[in-house]
Amino acid sequence: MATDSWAQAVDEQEAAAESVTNNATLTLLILSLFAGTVLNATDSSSVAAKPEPEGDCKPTDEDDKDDKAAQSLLNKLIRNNLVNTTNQVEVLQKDPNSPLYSVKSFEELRLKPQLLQGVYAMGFNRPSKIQETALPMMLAEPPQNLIAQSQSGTGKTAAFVLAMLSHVDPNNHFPQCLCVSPTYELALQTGKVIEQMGKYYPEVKLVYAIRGQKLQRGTKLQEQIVIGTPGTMLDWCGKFKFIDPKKIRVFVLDEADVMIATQGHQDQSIRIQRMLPKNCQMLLFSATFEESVWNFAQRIVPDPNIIKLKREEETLDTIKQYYVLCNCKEEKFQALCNIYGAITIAQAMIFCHTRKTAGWLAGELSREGHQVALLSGEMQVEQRAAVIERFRDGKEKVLVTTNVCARGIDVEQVSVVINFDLPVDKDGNPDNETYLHRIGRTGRFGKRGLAINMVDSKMSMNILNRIQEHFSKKIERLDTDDLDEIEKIAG
Ligand SMILES: Nc1ncnc2c1ncn2[C@@H]1O[C@H](COP(=O)(O)OP(=O)(O)OP(=O)(O)O)[C@@H](O)[C@H]1O
Repeated sequence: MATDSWAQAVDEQEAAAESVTNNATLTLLILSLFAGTVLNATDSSSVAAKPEPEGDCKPTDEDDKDDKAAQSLLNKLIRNNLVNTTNQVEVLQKDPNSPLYSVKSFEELRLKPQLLQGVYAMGFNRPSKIQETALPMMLAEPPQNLIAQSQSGTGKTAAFVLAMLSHVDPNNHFPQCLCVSPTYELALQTGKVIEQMGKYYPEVKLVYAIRGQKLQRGTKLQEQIVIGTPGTMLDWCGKFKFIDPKKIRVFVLDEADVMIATQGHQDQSIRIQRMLPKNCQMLLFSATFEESVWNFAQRIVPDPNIIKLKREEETLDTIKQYYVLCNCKEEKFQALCNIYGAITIAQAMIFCHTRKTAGWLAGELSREGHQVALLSGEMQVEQRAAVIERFRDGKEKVLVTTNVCARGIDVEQVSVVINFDLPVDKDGNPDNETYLHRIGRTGRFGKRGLAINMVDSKMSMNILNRIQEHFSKKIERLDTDDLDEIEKIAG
């Protein structure tokens, strides 16, 4: 499909949405920023939705970059906890002949008692799947290098924090571990884990190498662990010499996939790495592993052991998929009301293409008496996390969201997913991966689900057909004017 016809369609949708949105008065539980007004989660006051900045559906490179870091932070804040996964671990050892150790308990690691106490105080009873293999490698003598990839929430941060805390000598008052993160916010999150895990080991101190942290020239850092962003870390090691890189024993590069999305970070990280001694342990972590990440990882970590944790496969097998034919967004809304009138929906997620449509729809639904939560791109990451937590806790029954905001969110109890707009990529082609992720279920949450797609033009019908072909799974037509028919789909 031609890009400009897609762009035109979006423009039309935007223009239509604006005229409605400007007149709408929303009374909904909403955590959003409208013209600088922050409403908190418990604020249900009436607010008039304001027009939004243009261009939310065509992210620039800059947006993409921010998104990756924001997404990563969001994942941390909503406390995804996949540590109980039974997924397969793939291990590639530097020396395939050496025995592969894996542990089933933290005791087996012979940690310092203060650290074991810290681990248990965090509520960890046993190592997560990735920790079972990664921890023995990271704690081995002599230290081994590691590249580890697993999705967010599988216990990577906890693992390398434990490795750093185990390797420092608190009697030495100089930096011994460096940990680089792509952003200040992500560095702070890791810092919090260090503080929690090191709670009973107060001799070990931590400092943040982040922009704005000004030290006097000639300062020599006394803290054993330095965590920060690559630019400042490089300056502190090289230009200002606050850190003596030759004394570093552990170098951690976290969120490698997010790191390489930011111009300059890759190069700065490599320059830091070059200053470190040969026997320094190099550890690199990433949630995803495209070729570019892999190439970067190999430049940072010589002679690595590699651990990969397979993602749980998402499948459409347990999902009933339907589409509804409509002419415009008002008709789509009416179809939605008919569905709500006919079947009981415990919790639903509704996906829209633009912020404006999402805002409009949230307003309309709330006027109908639904408890609606809205996730929208202009919200701060912390606000988004709060909305998701409330929805997960069942405080709202409907979550209306744009694509970008919802990427990577798993809400187990959601039984109905509605694509108010079908997912398309920035060229207007079907975004099959997003479609699968929105409605697919993993083996773990293998409950049956219901997905309803709203089709409002030839263009969207074409997208739907292509999605159908891609997955070789039939998407049935649903007539939302026929109550009996709707009732049947719930069975
Ligand atoms: N062995 C464990 N037992 C129980 N909980 C754990 C264990 N290891 C980590 N966790 C918890 O699971 C969550 C995810 O862990 P962690 O942050 O280390 O994962 P991650 O892979 O680094 O993901 P992210 O990059 O999103 O932080 C955290 O809340 C953490 O406290």
